Amino acid sequence: MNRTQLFEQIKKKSSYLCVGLDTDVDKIPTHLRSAADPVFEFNKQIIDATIDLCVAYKPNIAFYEALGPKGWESLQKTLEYIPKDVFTIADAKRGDIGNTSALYAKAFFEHMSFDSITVAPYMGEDSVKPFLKFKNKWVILLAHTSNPGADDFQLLQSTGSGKKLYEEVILKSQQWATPDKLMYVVGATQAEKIGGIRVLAPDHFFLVPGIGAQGGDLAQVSKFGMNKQCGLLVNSARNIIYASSDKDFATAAKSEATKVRNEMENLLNSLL
Ligand SMILES: O=C(O)c1cc(=O)[nH]c(=O)n1[C@@H]1O[C@H](COP(=O)(O)O)[C@@H](O)[C@H]1O
Repeated sequence: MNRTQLFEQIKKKSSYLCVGLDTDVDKIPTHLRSAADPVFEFNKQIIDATIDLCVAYKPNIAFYEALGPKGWESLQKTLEYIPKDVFTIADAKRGDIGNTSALYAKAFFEHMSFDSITVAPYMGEDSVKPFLKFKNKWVILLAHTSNPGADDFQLLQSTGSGKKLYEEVILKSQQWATPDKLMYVVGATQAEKIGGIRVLAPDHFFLVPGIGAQGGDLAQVSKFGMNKQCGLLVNSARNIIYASSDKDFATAAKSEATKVRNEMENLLNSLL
């Protein structure tokens, strides 16, 4: 999916919600646990309940890897179940020396057909470029993350340029790819910095996790982060997929996603 198509989906659904499929087998409602593939059954019902309300799904690969070969099967089935006009993100946070990155890219873009993958930038250009070689596929580079430890390294200031490390990441990586292949992760908990980040990367999409369970504020993020093509995919996982731990989990997920989507519709109307 290209940038224009993504924006078309955002306008069509009046939503820039990405539902995080962080499916923890221990949190799946008990009535599903006897299914042949409880993880897929849970995801299927979450997707059915939220498909009209979001433009992207982001399975966090750790939740599937942790289950061994069965987890990879559930992931593959989930990916195949998601309609092709919905953007998919492999939240794998990969990145290694060039030949290894090339194989990670092959795993997520060829073996599985994700539209995008999250990549850690700290091994530099040769670790990111192999992911950028795939046509119509996206790299989502960690810039300023949502977690408390984000400050440990990302805020370190360069003695040369005076820029923070996350700012250097954003500026340098723009030499490697255009906004048609590259997005940045900016945590919703960094709302006060998102305006400054938008200045550094005016045209790029930002993947913004951290609303809901981590306490980030959707209105603030949108006010300072939106660009003329929206430029935001705002992720929420736990708040939506575990809205109920009972038989009504899909209905509860739909109701939470509807709240977020309705707020997004208002924000899109007032800001675009
Ligand atoms: O790359 C990510 O998606 C990510 C980056 C970041 O800075 N913070 C962050 O929470 N995430 C992911 O976004 C999801 C957040 O989930 P919830 O806090 O449950 O909405 C998890 O899958 C995290 O791994």
